[in-house]
Amino acid sequence: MNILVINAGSSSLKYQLYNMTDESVLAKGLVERIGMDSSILTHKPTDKQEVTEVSEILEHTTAIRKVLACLTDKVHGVISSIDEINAVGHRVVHGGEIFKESALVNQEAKTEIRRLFDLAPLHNPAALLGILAAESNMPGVPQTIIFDTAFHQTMPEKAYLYAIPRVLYSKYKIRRYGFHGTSHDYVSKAAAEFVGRPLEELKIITCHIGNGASLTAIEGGISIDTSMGMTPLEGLMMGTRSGDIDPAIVPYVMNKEELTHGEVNSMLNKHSGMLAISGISSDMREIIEGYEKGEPNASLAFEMYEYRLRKYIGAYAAALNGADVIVFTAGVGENASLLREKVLNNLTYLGIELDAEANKIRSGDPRRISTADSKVQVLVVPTNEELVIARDTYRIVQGING
Ligand SMILES: Nc1ncnc2c1ncn2[C@@H]1O[C@H](COP(=O)(O)OP(=O)(O)O)[C@@H](O)[C@H]1O
Ligand SMILES: CC(=O)OP(=O)(O)O
Ligand SMILES: [Mg+2]
Repeated sequence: MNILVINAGSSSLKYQLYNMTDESVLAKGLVERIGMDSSILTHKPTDKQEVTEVSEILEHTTAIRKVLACLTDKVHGVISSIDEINAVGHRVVHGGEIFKESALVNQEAKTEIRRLFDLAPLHNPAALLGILAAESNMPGVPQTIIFDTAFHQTMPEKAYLYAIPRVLYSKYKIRRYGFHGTSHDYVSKAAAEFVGRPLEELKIITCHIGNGASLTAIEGGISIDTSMGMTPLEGLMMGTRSGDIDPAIVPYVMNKEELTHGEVNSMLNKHSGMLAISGISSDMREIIEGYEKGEPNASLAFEMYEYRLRKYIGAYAAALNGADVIVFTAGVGENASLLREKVLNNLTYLGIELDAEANKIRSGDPRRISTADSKVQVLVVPTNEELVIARDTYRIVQGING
């Protein structure tokens, strides 16, 4: 069975085509700058040459049509017809309290995803566009939805409720949901396997640090707390997102600057974080470059980012009453060895001892970056959200076929 996994962003669409017989990736790729004047499609077939195509792709339906054309192309393709795609799995960031697990797409599910637009304004609208685009290009092919929030539905009330009037929860379901669940779930399981101990007896802190960034405290394989909240804005400082701020800042700035609710949302989601502090970029690579050159604003952005990440790890060590394993993952977590070094060298009070040489090794495999004597094992585990989506889709589709 071949499964196409789609992770749609507001102006991008990532895809991977899996052959589930051996979970091999037949091809993967990315469409960037959808809706802008020149869109870029990068298609990477596993056993063939990569291709890049620049054209005008105004919306997601066209993006998917182009992806399907690449997958079936005579030269760069990996299948001979669209009929060889047996199911499509979509990443959906916000599933609210409705979706506790992955599901098949139906009319009701689409209505729920739309209802949750307000709570994940950067992500859910794009996910729905991806679903509609796949439906119109591949009618009759089963589609599934896999939620970032589902893994965190195990959090206890004391972790997910905010200390605000309870009517806001009963009326609007205002609470912590948490995100990047497929990643936290995947890397915690991979970490237990790597250290050779049952997941059930481990306390793990997983740090998913990419464009969006979140930490999760996992006890016995279960999420007990996570740093993102009702929306993916809370918690750590991110590329363009503020993370935690005093909530009183919002009405204050709205009043002083005469901002609408949409404008303040955009300020905190798109124009804050490392981008705002550095004035240069939201990309950790450029921030580190600036830091190494001693550029003051980039240095401040890096130091703030590191400091806030370290404080959250400390908080989760307290939530768990100690940690056996700390895992770094996603674009920044897997690659930014300098950030890991600074964070870990300031967490020695937890009994963490960094292996400086191991920390510098670049690899696509799970690896240990703490010394043999370290009380806490620190690992770098490459995440694979797409594989989790493909596996869940396979399981669901087998269920309807069997
Ligand atoms: N070599 C590297 N060093 C430091 N940071 C990196 C490196 N490679 C990628 N990154 C960071 O990873 C981020 C993207 O992470 P990723 O997990 O792919 O995010 P997303 O899935 O949210 O798009 C980039 O913004 C960049 O800052
Ligand atoms: C939920 C979230 O922040 O996702 P991403 O990191 O892909 O932006
Ligand atoms: Mg990501």
